[in-house]
Amino acid sequence: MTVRAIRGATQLDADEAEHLLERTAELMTEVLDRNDLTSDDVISIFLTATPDLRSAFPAVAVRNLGITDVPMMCAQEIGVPGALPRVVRLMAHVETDRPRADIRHVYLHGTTVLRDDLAEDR
Ligand SMILES: O=C(O)C(=O)C[C@]1(C(=O)O)C=C[C@@H](O)C=C1
Repeated sequence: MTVRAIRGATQLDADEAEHLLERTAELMTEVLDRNDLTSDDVISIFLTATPDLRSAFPAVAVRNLGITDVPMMCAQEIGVPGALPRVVRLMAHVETDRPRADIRHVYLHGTTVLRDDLAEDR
């Protein structure tokens, strides 16, 4: 097994706690499913929210999925002028046998523009 990093991002329609938790849960689920992972394969998860998102901690959404024994950290993304608003980003470190080229990064709900070289969703 090798440790690999997987990136993901999603955008919200509005800053509401329920919506933030729903979009973050969707993102985490897609990251696991597309990479054939279970929560046992996850080492740690780093989550950020843009400065316009203050309604909830995205880590709560991950714990609500039953991923409770994984260290997480939430932080605020840099408020670069003109950057895409209302974005939750995720970086998970996982154990996997997949080569780096086969790791599937997940950019949902209008965030493919952030890394169109990595993103599959169009
Ligand atoms: O991948 C993203 O979500 C981006 O917005 C791109 C990028 C980058 O330049 O690599 C920029 C800012 C984020 O902190 C993470 C990565």
